[in-house]
Amino acid sequence: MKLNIQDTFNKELPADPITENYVRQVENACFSFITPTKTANPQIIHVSPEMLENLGLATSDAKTDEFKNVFTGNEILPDTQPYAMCYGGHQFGNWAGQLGDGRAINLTEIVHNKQRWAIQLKGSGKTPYSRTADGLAVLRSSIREYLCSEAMFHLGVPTTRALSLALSGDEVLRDVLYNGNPAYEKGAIVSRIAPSFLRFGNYQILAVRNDIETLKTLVDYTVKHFYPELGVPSKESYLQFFKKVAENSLEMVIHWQRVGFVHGVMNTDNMSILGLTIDYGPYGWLEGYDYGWTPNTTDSQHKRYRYGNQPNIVLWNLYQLANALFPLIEETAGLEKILADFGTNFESKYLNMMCSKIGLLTENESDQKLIQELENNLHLSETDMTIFFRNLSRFSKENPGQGITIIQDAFYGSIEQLPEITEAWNKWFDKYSIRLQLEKETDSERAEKMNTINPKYVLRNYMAQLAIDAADKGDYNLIDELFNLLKNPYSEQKDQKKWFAKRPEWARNKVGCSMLSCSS
Ligand SMILES: Nc1ncnc2c1ncn2[C@@H]1O[C@H](COP(=O)(O)OP(=O)(O)OP(=O)(O)O)[C@@H](O)[C@H]1O
Repeated sequence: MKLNIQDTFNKELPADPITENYVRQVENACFSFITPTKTANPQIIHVSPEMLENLGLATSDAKTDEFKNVFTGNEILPDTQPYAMCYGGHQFGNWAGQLGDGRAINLTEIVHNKQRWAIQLKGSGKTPYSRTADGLAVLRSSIREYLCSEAMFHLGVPTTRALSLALSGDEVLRDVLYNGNPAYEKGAIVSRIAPSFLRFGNYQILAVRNDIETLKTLVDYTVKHFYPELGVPSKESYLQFFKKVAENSLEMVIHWQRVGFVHGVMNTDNMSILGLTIDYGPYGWLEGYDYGWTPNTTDSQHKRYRYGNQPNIVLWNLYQLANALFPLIEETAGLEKILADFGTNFESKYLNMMCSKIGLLTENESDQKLIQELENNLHLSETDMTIFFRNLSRFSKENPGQGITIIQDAFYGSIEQLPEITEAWNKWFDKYSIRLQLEKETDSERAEKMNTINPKYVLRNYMAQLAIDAADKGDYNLIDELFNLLKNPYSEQKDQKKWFAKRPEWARNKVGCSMLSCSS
């Protein structure tokens, strides 16, 4: 196995001088060197062929013992020095102090085809940042991260990726969701990959500690490697850096809203500095279109991270990053302008995105109202987001009266006895049909475009749970089936009809299928 190793993070940034592994506050440093904990009986259960290729590895490499050992933390690649990053964060709106990679260990960085990739193991043992926890991950949460991060990539959403999913062979004690009692579960390790795993919290912790020198070093490092177009360090380039991060984060959340992804824990330690979706914990996919929905039981009271609030939270998190970068910029006007622009840019990008979901390619002043009325209707009764938008592509602008029949499959309950809902939909379809007359595309041309924006297959919460239940019994076929299905989320896959269906009723209130907690 040959990887083109080119470490920068642990070579160019200040390291924690202590190398023993015990929990501590780590100051004046960006990371601590740490060796992953060896596991009892590692076993690779799935590998992403696309990520193998991105790293310059062959399929045959993935079958070697070296691969298994390296990507489960049992063997260290020559000339590398694994490390855990130091970061802090606002959790549910409150400053939580030092957090850091408590169960993630960065192995190394590689460059292949001019692309830099950092390789990280999640669940490979305690680090100085583990606080009171065990540094481990269980199979169920690892399957969820592995499948969803690759699925998001194929949906066109900026995201961290995953290379492999492995069992550690160790048992991990968890306060299990199923019955509330602690129980042993199978331990697992995901190797995940991104150009960088830097988060807002990496900068925040340095600013809070008033360690401006290290903060500057870290920002300079980030710009040099990930935003090189911004040029040499200056107050202006730092401001431009913040602008880029704001733009990338906006882009990311617009995609989330487009596909119906609800992150669940948008704390500032889960906000990537590159605008990538990071930390697939208690995330979920919208089934019924509902601004108020969150999958995270830990957040069920305030619903801070509900679907409809995700864009506001990205902005809130950007305010925290602006505070952290302020000591390097020392003037508020520029930062405030970028934050204000986020709001305006969001409005227009969101409208564009929603218009493209319903096949409107030109702009018209009536569009905002049309979209608003559509969203109101979607909230009238439980309406499956994925099925609704996918089926809408079958709408004919000459036949508005058929609209309701086309979207029928998306309703969870019957609306036959609810004439006011039928009427609201009929009215909307009439307006939609009139609006479509202004577009030059034929029905089939519009359908083709809509089907590249509205996915047919997403990782519904119950689908991941079925794969988890089977894997728990040692059957990994469903992981493979879903992994392959979700590689082509926009294509019709004739033999996969069963995955284009509403959530089955048994899954409505089943733990894991609709609700998850942070502590997985
Ligand atoms: N089992 C664990 N052992 C040690 N630290 C943990 C564990 N679970 C979570 N943490 C730490 O708690 C903090 C917040 O947890 P969160 O659930 O957001 O992260 P995570 O899922 O572990 O990781 P990541 O954000 O890297 O995907 C992080 O600092 C994380 O490293």
